[in-house]
Amino acid sequence: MTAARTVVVHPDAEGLAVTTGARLLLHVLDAQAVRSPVHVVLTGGTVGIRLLTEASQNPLRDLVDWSDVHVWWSDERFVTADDGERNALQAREALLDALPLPPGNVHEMPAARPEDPSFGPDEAAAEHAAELARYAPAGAAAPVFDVVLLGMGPDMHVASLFPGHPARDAAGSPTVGVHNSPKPPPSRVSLTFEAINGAREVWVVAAGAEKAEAVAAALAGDPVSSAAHVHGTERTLWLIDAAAAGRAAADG
Ligand SMILES: O=C1O[C@H](COP(=O)(O)O)[C@@H](O)[C@H](O)[C@H]1O
Repeated sequence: MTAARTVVVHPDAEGLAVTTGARLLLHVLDAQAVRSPVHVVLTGGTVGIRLLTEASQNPLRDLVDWSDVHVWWSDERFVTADDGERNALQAREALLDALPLPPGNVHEMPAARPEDPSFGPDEAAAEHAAELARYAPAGAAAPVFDVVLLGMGPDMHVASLFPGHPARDAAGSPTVGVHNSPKPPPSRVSLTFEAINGAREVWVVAAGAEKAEAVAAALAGDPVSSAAHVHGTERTLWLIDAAAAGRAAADG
C-alpha cells in the first residue's frame, strides 16, 4: 500500500529543522501510546543532522521513554567508526549521546575495520541485514519502521541510493553495499527501497535552492529520481523549505 503524499513548506531551513525535530519527538510519543517498541530511522545530511540538534534542545525529548525506542540509519558512509563523516557519529553528537538510550537500542551500520581489509561494504550490508532480521516480524526482512527520515541530494539520491548507480535498485535484501558512490566517500551501506518502503511513515527533508530542481523532479514522479521511489504505507511527508520548493522565502 502506498500512502498519500503531503508536502509541507517551511519559510526557511531553520524553521524546517526546528519543526521537524519537534515533529519527530511528537511522533515517537504518539507511536509509544499505541505500540512498543518504536523503530526510528535517522538520516545523515545537512537537515538530517540539524533537526537532531534542534530535537536535543526541545523539552519534548524528556517525555519520550527512550528505553523503548530503537534507532537505525537510512545509510552510512563506510569509513572507520571515529571518522567525522559517519552519519551515526554526527547523530550521536547532535542528539543521541544526550539521551538515556540503552546501547543495545542503537543499531549503527557497521564501520570499516582497518585491521580486516576483507570486511567491505558488502560484508557490512550483510551483517546489518542480519541485525535488521533480529527485529523483523515473522516472514519479514526488517522491522516495520515507525518513521524513516531521508535527506535528498541535489543529484536526487536518498539514503545512498544514487540515480543510475547499480546498487540503487538492489532487490531481495533490506541492505546493499555501495561501491564507487558518485558522492564521497565512495564506499557506503544503504537501506534498499524494499526496506524503506515497508515503513509506516517516510519523511523526506530538504532545504535550499540547490535542491529545488530535485524536489520538483521527485514530486513530478520522475523515475530517474531516487526520491520519487520512496513512500510510507501510512503517510509520506515531504518537509522542505521555501527555497527547495522553488519559492522565495517571503512567499513561504
Ligand atoms: O551523503 C548523504 O547525503 C544525503 C543528503 O545530504 P545533504 O547534505 O544534501 O542534505 C543524506 O541524506 C544521506 O544520509 C547521506 O549519507
